[in-house]
Formats: sequence, structure tokens, C-alpha cells
Amino acid sequence: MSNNSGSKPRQNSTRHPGATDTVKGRAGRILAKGNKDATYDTAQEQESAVLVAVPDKRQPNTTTQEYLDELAFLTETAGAQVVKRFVQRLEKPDIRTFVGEGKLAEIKAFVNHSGASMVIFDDDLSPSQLRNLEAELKVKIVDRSLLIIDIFASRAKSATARTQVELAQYQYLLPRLTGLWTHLDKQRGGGVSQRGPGETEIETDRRVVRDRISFLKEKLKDFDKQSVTQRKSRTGLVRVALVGYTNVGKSTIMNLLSRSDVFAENKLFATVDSTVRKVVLDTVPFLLSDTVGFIRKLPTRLIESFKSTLNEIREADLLMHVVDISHPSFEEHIEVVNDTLKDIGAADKPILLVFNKIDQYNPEAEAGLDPEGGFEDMNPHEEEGTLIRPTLDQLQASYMAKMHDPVIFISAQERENIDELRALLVRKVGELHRQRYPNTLEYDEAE
Ligand SMILES: Nc1nc2c(ncn2[C@@H]2O[C@H](COP(=O)(O)OP(=O)(O)OP(=O)(O)O)[C@@H](O)[C@H]2O)c(=O)[nH]1
Ligand SMILES: [Mg+2]
Repeated sequence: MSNNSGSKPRQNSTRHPGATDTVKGRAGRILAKGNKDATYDTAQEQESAVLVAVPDKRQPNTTTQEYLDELAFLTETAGAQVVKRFVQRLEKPDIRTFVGEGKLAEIKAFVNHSGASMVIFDDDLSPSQLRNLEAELKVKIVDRSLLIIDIFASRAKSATARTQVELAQYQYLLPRLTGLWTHLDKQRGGGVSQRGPGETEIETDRRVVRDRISFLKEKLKDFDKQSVTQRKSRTGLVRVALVGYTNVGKSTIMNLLSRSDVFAENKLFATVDSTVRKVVLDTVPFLLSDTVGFIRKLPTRLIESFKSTLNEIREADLLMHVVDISHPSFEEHIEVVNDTLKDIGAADKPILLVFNKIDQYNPEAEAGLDPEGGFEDMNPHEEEGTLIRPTLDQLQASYMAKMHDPVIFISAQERENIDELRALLVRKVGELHRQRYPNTLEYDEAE
């Protein structure tokens, strides 16, 4: 086990001493310039991407469209620009190239003509599909897992998160090592694609990657031990975690709750991830943590790599499950979040369901129609196209009736119902505090 973890000198270009050029080159970000925070990025520097979805025959058009919107949003978050979407309905994806022969030819023609620099698939590709597609299309091929890992890489700030991302990158890379040679040859200026390197070289790379994976896992264990010690020093306070689908407003709520209240101690716990803050609402103190957002088809391995971060959720006393009610698929999002909570062993916790973005909710919105969708065959059924959604009052009544846990409707942006949210938190946290720490009931006097 390493005894100097955390203090290793890091340099971007030579992060992996001992690795061959190939391994070094492949484990970094796929979108070199694609950093969400890099606002100085100009359009010319952006890579252009083609999206591909292969829904099964029964999937409604509107759903396909929503999934592609989400993929486009992910792509843009990663820093690339979407130039075209392709859809092929298949009973089952093609085993060799994921899409059928005809569609592949169509994509190839478009890529050649437009100069797009990558093709992004809304599903995970097998190593051989990836290899075949890369050989055929001769541009970067990105699948859903890789895209998500890449976004995580651009956002990871803390040492733990960076280590987790690196682990996920190597775990993704390991089974695919043999398949990643074609455009590397090109990058080396080899011109005509030659045969890949010999087995020995690939074996060496595999060993290097495996070693790196074990090293990173050990490092994460060290981080875990440190955070257990830190958490011990935080006992005595109820812990609340914000969870939810990505982009629902968790961080906005975190900021709202921890900043705008005069009693809030807007102080970072220097030794923890900066996402945990102590909040005091109406003299009731608690710890609030903001967590990584969930998403449909979140690669299990990525969840595994992010165990340390997810401990915040696992060890919370109360979860605030934030939902973006203005999103047409919010109900599916709730399911995705509940399933992910189950996966990480956090499903049995008390939950406060917070429906956010009520300012943006439009009951008359047409379900998921996007004029820029690029679907020539987009001809929604009447019921689908003109679907009238329930009003907020109806939704509120139905969720209140079916949930055991409290439900609240807010707009974090417009500050609607925030006092009610605070009152609810004070009540829930107060109850939990009295259960957990019956001997420190006098917290209000002590403050
Ligand atoms: N219209 C509207 N927008 C909101 C509201 N709350 C947050 N937003 C916006 O929604 C976007 C996402 O908000 P975040 O707070 O970053 O969401 P998040 O859940 O932390 O997202 P991830 O960290 O990416 O998972 C931002 O552009 C916010 O300004 C709201 O009540 N109404
Ligand atoms: Mg956030």
C-alpha cells in the first residue's frame, strides 16, 4: 500500500509514470477543451458531434426525442457542439456496429461531409463495437459511459473526486485497450492505418492500467479512513443530503439555505469536500451536503468509483429529494433517483420530496416536442402531441396523497415557498435531532 498517497507530484502530461504513450494518452479527457467552466472557450475551438440513438421499435417518438435532448445537453456540458442527430429504430442493436449497415453509411457520409470530429452514442458500446465503428467512421467514438465520465472529469475538484474519476477512466479503458489503436496511429502521424502493436505491448499496457487501478483504489481507501475520522468529529448534528436527478436545482437550494439565513454558518469544513455546510435554521443546526446528480443509465462502475462521495448520502439522516417538475420526464427521473438510491443502499431513509422550478411548470406544454429535433418522421399521435398535463394543484394533491413523506413545491430561483421549505426542514430536522441526540435537546439555548 502506498504511504505517500495524496502527496505524489502530479503533472498533467506525465501523470502515469511507467505507462506507455498509449496508456498515458488515453486516460485523460476525451474533449481536451471541453470544460464547462472554461467560458473563454470560443465556438471555433469546440468540437462538433453527431448523436446516434437506437431506440427499440416500441419507444414513443417523444421519449426518443427527450433522450436525445438529454444526450445533447450532456454533449454540450462536455464542451462539444451537436451538429446532427441520427435515429434508427431496431429490434436489437447490431452486434458489430450498433447501427445497421445502411444507417452507418449515412452517418459516414455526413461525418465526411461536415467534418464532425466525433460520434456519440446514447448507449454503451461493447469494446468490439467501439473498435469497428472507429475503423469505419475514422473519428472519435464516444458512448454514454465515456461521455459521463468525461463530464465528471471536467467537474471534479476535490482530491477524492479526482481520484474517483481517474479510477473510472482506467476501469473504462482496461477492457478496451486493444481497440484504441487506429486513431492513435493516425495521431502519431502514421498515415495509413497499420496493424496494432504486438500482444506484448498490449499486455504491458494492461498491466500498467491494472496497477494504476489498484493504486487508486488504495488511495480511495485512505481517503475513506480520513473522512471517517472527520465524520466522527461531526457527530452531534443531524445530517441532511440533497439528492436528485442532475440539473434539478440541488446546488441552488444548497446556496439558498446556507447563505440567505442569518443564522447560517456559511463556513466550509476545511477538511471535507466543500459541499458540506453547517446550516442553522431558526436555531436548529444541521449539516447539509450537496451531492453529485444522478442520471438515466448511470454506469454502475461509475457509481462504484464514486462510493466515497456517495457515503454522504448513505450516512445522511434525511434526504431532500429534489425534482425538476418542469421537466416533461420528471416522473421517470424520480424513478431513476429511487433506483440509484436502492443501488447504493440508501433507499430506506426518511425523504423530503422537494418539487422545484414551479415557476417554469407549464401544464399546457406539449409533451417533449422540439422543432429542432431533426426528425423527418416526427409525427406524434394526437394524444401525445396535445397532452395536457395536470395543474400544479392537482399534482400537489396527488403526491401528498400517495407519499408517506412530506412533499413541498417551490421555486428556488424565484424564492417561492422557501419559508415553507425552511419551516418543514426545521420540523423534520428537529424531530430527528431529538431522536438521535436526546441528551442535547437544549441546542436552542446553547446556540
Ligand atoms: N426556472 C428555474 N430554474 C432553476 C430553479 N432552481 C434552479 N434553477 C436552474 O437550474 C439549473 C440547475 O441548477 P443547479 O442548482 O446547478 O442544479 P443541480 O441539481 O445542482 O445540478 P447538478 O449539480 O448538475 O446535478 C441552473 O441553471 C439554475 O439556475 C427554479 O426554481 N426555477
Ligand atoms: Mg449541483
